[in-house]
Amino acid sequence: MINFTQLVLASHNAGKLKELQAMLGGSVQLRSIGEFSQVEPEETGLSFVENAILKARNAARISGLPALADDSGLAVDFLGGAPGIYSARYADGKGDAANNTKLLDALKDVPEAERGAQFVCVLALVRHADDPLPILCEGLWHGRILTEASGEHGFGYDPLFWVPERNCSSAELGPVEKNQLSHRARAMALLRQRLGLQ
Ligand SMILES: O=c1nc[nH]c2c1ncn2[C@H]1C[C@H](O)[C@@H](COP(=O)(O)OP(=O)(O)OP(=O)(O)O)O1
Ligand SMILES: [Mg+2]
Repeated sequence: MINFTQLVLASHNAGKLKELQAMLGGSVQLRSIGEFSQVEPEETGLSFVENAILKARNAARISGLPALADDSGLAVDFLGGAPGIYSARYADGKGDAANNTKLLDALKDVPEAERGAQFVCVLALVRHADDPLPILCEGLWHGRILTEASGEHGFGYDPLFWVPERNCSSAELGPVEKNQLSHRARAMALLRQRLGLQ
Protein backbone atom coordinates (compact mmCIF):
# COMPACT_ATOMS: atom_id res chain seq x y z
CA MET A 1 0.00 0.00 0.00
CA ILE A 2 1.31 3.44 -0.92
CA ASN A 3 1.33 5.95 1.92
CA PHE A 4 1.07 9.63 1.00
CA THR A 5 1.11 12.51 3.42
CA GLN A 6 1.60 15.16 0.75
CA LEU A 7 0.38 15.26 -2.81
CA VAL A 8 0.56 18.05 -5.32
CA LEU A 9 -2.75 18.71 -7.06
CA ALA A 10 -2.09 19.24 -10.76
CA SER A 11 -4.88 21.80 -11.16
CA HIS A 12 -5.21 25.56 -11.44
CA ASN A 13 -8.92 25.32 -10.62
CA ALA A 14 -9.63 26.52 -7.06
CA GLY A 15 -13.05 24.83 -7.05
CA LYS A 16 -11.49 21.41 -7.62
CA LEU A 17 -8.82 21.96 -4.95
CA LYS A 18 -11.45 22.83 -2.35
CA GLU A 19 -13.64 19.83 -3.18
CA LEU A 20 -10.79 17.31 -3.40
CA GLN A 21 -9.16 18.49 -0.15
CA ALA A 22 -12.52 18.21 1.65
CA MET A 23 -12.98 14.67 0.32
CA LEU A 24 -9.46 13.55 1.27
CA GLY A 25 -9.74 14.84 4.83
CA GLY A 26 -6.81 15.58 7.08
CA SER A 27 -4.70 12.50 6.37
CA VAL A 28 -3.36 13.80 3.06
CA GLN A 29 -2.28 17.38 2.47
CA LEU A 30 -2.98 18.59 -1.05
CA ARG A 31 -0.59 21.28 -2.23
CA SER A 32 -1.53 23.35 -5.24
CA ILE A 33 0.66 23.24 -8.35
CA GLY A 34 0.25 27.04 -8.27
CA GLU A 35 2.90 27.08 -5.50
CA PHE A 36 5.42 25.75 -8.02
CA SER A 37 4.36 27.13 -11.40
CA GLN A 38 1.70 29.31 -13.03
CA VAL A 39 2.18 27.68 -16.43
CA GLU A 40 -0.70 25.39 -17.40
CA PRO A 41 0.22 22.41 -19.59
CA GLU A 42 -1.55 22.10 -22.91
CA GLU A 43 -4.26 19.44 -22.66
CA THR A 44 -3.46 17.65 -25.91
CA GLY A 45 -5.03 14.25 -25.10
CA LEU A 46 -8.14 12.89 -26.81
CA SER A 47 -9.63 11.46 -23.62
CA PHE A 48 -10.11 12.42 -19.97
CA VAL A 49 -7.66 9.66 -19.03
CA GLU A 50 -4.91 10.94 -21.31
CA ASN A 51 -5.31 14.53 -20.11
CA ALA A 52 -5.39 13.50 -16.45
CA ILE A 53 -2.15 11.51 -16.83
CA LEU A 54 -0.50 14.32 -18.79
CA LYS A 55 -1.38 16.88 -16.08
CA ALA A 56 -0.26 14.57 -13.25
CA ARG A 57 3.12 13.83 -14.88
CA ASN A 58 3.72 17.52 -15.54
CA ALA A 59 2.99 18.44 -11.90
CA ALA A 60 5.19 15.64 -10.55
CA ARG A 61 8.01 16.77 -12.79
CA ILE A 62 7.73 20.41 -11.68
CA SER A 63 7.21 19.77 -7.95
CA GLY A 64 9.20 16.60 -7.29
CA LEU A 65 6.16 15.33 -5.34
CA PRO A 66 3.66 12.58 -6.13
CA ALA A 67 0.84 14.21 -8.08
CA LEU A 68 -2.92 13.94 -8.38
CA ALA A 69 -4.73 15.31 -11.43
CA ASP A 70 -8.44 15.71 -12.15
CA ASP A 71 -9.64 15.89 -15.71
CA SER A 72 -13.35 16.45 -15.85
CA GLY A 73 -16.12 17.85 -17.97
CA LEU A 74 -19.72 17.73 -19.05
CA ALA A 75 -20.96 15.30 -21.71
CA VAL A 76 -24.33 16.36 -23.14
CA ASP A 77 -26.39 13.64 -24.87
CA PHE A 78 -28.02 15.95 -27.43
CA LEU A 79 -24.55 17.21 -28.44
CA GLY A 80 -23.12 13.71 -28.91
CA GLY A 81 -21.08 13.97 -25.70
CA ALA A 82 -19.77 17.51 -26.31
CA PRO A 83 -18.26 19.60 -24.85
CA GLY A 84 -16.62 16.60 -23.08
CA ILE A 85 -12.85 16.99 -22.73
CA TYR A 86 -13.22 20.47 -24.26
CA SER A 87 -15.60 21.69 -21.52
CA ALA A 88 -13.19 24.27 -20.08
CA ARG A 89 -12.43 25.59 -23.58
CA TYR A 90 -16.01 25.41 -24.94
CA ALA A 91 -16.31 29.20 -25.42
CA ASP A 92 -12.67 29.56 -26.53
CA GLY A 93 -11.21 30.24 -23.10
CA LYS A 94 -13.62 33.03 -22.20
CA GLY A 95 -14.49 31.39 -18.88
CA ASP A 96 -17.35 29.72 -17.03
CA ALA A 97 -20.06 32.33 -17.72
CA ALA A 98 -19.37 32.29 -21.48
CA ASN A 99 -19.30 28.47 -21.47
CA ASN A 100 -22.70 28.38 -19.78
CA THR A 101 -24.21 30.90 -22.21
CA LYS A 102 -22.91 28.91 -25.18
CA LEU A 103 -24.38 25.69 -23.79
CA LEU A 104 -27.80 27.28 -23.22
CA ASP A 105 -27.74 28.55 -26.82
CA ALA A 106 -26.76 25.13 -28.18
CA LEU A 107 -29.75 23.58 -26.37
CA LYS A 108 -32.24 26.34 -27.16
CA ASP A 109 -35.70 24.81 -27.78
CA VAL A 110 -34.48 21.27 -26.99
CA PRO A 111 -37.19 19.60 -24.88
CA GLU A 112 -36.53 18.42 -21.34
CA ALA A 113 -36.54 14.73 -22.25
CA GLU A 114 -33.59 15.28 -24.59
CA ARG A 115 -31.49 17.37 -22.20
CA GLY A 116 -29.73 14.46 -20.47
CA ALA A 117 -26.07 14.96 -19.54
CA GLN A 118 -23.35 13.56 -17.33
CA PHE A 119 -20.47 15.06 -15.51
CA VAL A 120 -17.32 12.95 -15.90
CA CYS A 121 -14.28 12.95 -13.64
CA VAL A 122 -11.04 11.01 -14.07
CA LEU A 123 -8.48 11.18 -11.28
CA ALA A 124 -4.91 10.15 -12.07
CA LEU A 125 -2.27 9.66 -9.40
CA VAL A 126 1.40 9.25 -10.27
CA ARG A 127 4.13 8.50 -7.73
CA HIS A 128 6.68 10.32 -9.90
CA ALA A 129 6.85 11.94 -13.32
CA ASP A 130 7.72 8.71 -15.18
CA ASP A 131 5.47 6.39 -13.17
CA PRO A 132 4.67 3.45 -15.50
CA LEU A 133 1.52 2.55 -13.55
CA PRO A 134 -0.66 5.59 -12.77
CA ILE A 135 -3.68 4.93 -10.55
CA LEU A 136 -6.83 5.85 -12.52
CA CYS A 137 -10.32 6.30 -11.07
CA GLU A 138 -13.47 7.44 -12.87
CA GLY A 139 -16.77 8.84 -11.67
CA LEU A 140 -19.98 9.82 -13.50
CA TRP A 141 -22.92 11.93 -12.37
CA HIS A 142 -26.14 11.80 -14.40
CA GLY A 143 -28.47 14.75 -14.68
CA ARG A 144 -30.06 17.21 -17.09
CA ILE A 145 -29.24 20.63 -18.48
CA LEU A 146 -31.57 23.36 -17.22
CA THR A 147 -32.97 26.11 -19.45
CA GLU A 148 -31.53 28.85 -17.22
CA ALA A 149 -28.86 29.17 -14.55
CA SER A 150 -29.80 28.60 -10.93
CA GLY A 151 -27.76 28.61 -7.70
CA GLU A 152 -24.62 30.25 -6.37
CA HIS A 153 -22.46 27.39 -5.06
CA GLY A 154 -19.84 25.32 -6.85
CA PHE A 155 -18.17 26.36 -10.09
CA GLY A 156 -18.20 25.78 -13.84
CA TYR A 157 -21.42 24.31 -15.19
CA ASP A 158 -22.99 23.72 -11.75
CA PRO A 159 -25.75 26.36 -12.21
CA LEU A 160 -26.99 24.55 -15.35
CA PHE A 161 -26.83 20.95 -14.05
CA TRP A 162 -30.10 19.57 -12.69
CA VAL A 163 -29.61 16.86 -10.04
CA PRO A 164 -32.63 14.52 -10.25
CA GLU A 165 -31.97 12.85 -6.88
CA ARG A 166 -32.19 16.24 -5.10
CA ASN A 167 -34.58 18.18 -7.36
CA CYS A 168 -32.29 21.16 -7.65
CA SER A 169 -29.24 22.36 -9.59
CA SER A 170 -25.79 21.32 -8.42
CA ALA A 171 -25.08 25.00 -7.67
CA GLU A 172 -28.00 24.90 -5.21
CA LEU A 173 -26.38 22.05 -3.28
CA GLY A 174 -24.14 22.96 -0.38
CA PRO A 175 -20.54 21.74 -0.58
CA VAL A 176 -21.10 18.83 1.80
CA GLU A 177 -23.99 17.47 -0.26
CA LYS A 178 -22.28 17.99 -3.63
CA ASN A 179 -19.22 16.17 -2.29
CA GLN A 180 -21.35 13.13 -1.46
CA LEU A 181 -22.99 12.87 -4.88
CA SER A 182 -20.75 14.27 -7.59
CA HIS A 183 -18.69 12.63 -10.32
CA ARG A 184 -15.61 13.83 -8.40
CA ALA A 185 -16.90 12.26 -5.17
CA ARG A 186 -17.42 8.92 -6.92
CA ALA A 187 -13.95 8.95 -8.45
CA MET A 188 -12.46 9.95 -5.09
CA ALA A 189 -14.28 7.13 -3.27
CA LEU A 190 -12.54 4.69 -5.63
CA LEU A 191 -9.19 6.39 -5.15
CA ARG A 192 -9.53 6.25 -1.36
CA GLN A 193 -10.15 2.51 -1.62
CA ARG A 194 -7.11 2.06 -3.84
CA LEU A 195 -4.97 3.99 -1.34
CA GLY A 196 -6.36 2.12 1.65
CA LEU A 197 -7.83 5.36 3.09
CA GLN A 198 -11.25 3.94 4.01
O1 LIG B 1 -18.04 19.68 -10.47
C1 LIG B 1 -18.15 20.41 -11.46
N1 LIG B 1 -19.09 21.38 -11.53
C2 LIG B 1 -19.20 22.21 -12.56
N2 LIG B 1 -18.39 22.18 -13.64
C3 LIG B 1 -17.42 21.23 -13.62
C4 LIG B 1 -17.27 20.32 -12.57
N3 LIG B 1 -16.24 19.50 -12.84
C5 LIG B 1 -15.77 19.88 -14.02
N4 LIG B 1 -16.48 20.94 -14.49
C6 LIG B 1 -16.23 21.69 -15.72
C7 LIG B 1 -15.39 22.92 -15.44
C8 LIG B 1 -14.52 23.03 -16.66
O2 LIG B 1 -15.24 23.70 -17.69
C9 LIG B 1 -14.34 21.58 -17.08
C10 LIG B 1 -13.10 20.96 -16.46
O3 LIG B 1 -11.98 21.17 -17.29
P1 LIG B 1 -10.53 20.69 -16.80
O4 LIG B 1 -9.57 20.92 -17.88
O5 LIG B 1 -10.65 19.33 -16.21
O6 LIG B 1 -10.25 21.65 -15.56
P2 LIG B 1 -9.73 23.14 -15.50
O7 LIG B 1 -9.16 23.55 -16.84
O8 LIG B 1 -10.78 23.99 -14.92
O9 LIG B 1 -8.56 23.05 -14.44
P3 LIG B 1 -7.23 22.11 -14.54
O10 LIG B 1 -7.18 21.52 -15.93
O11 LIG B 1 -6.09 23.01 -14.23
O12 LIG B 1 -7.43 21.05 -13.48
O13 LIG B 1 -15.49 20.88 -16.62
MG1 LIG C 1 -7.91 22.24 -17.83
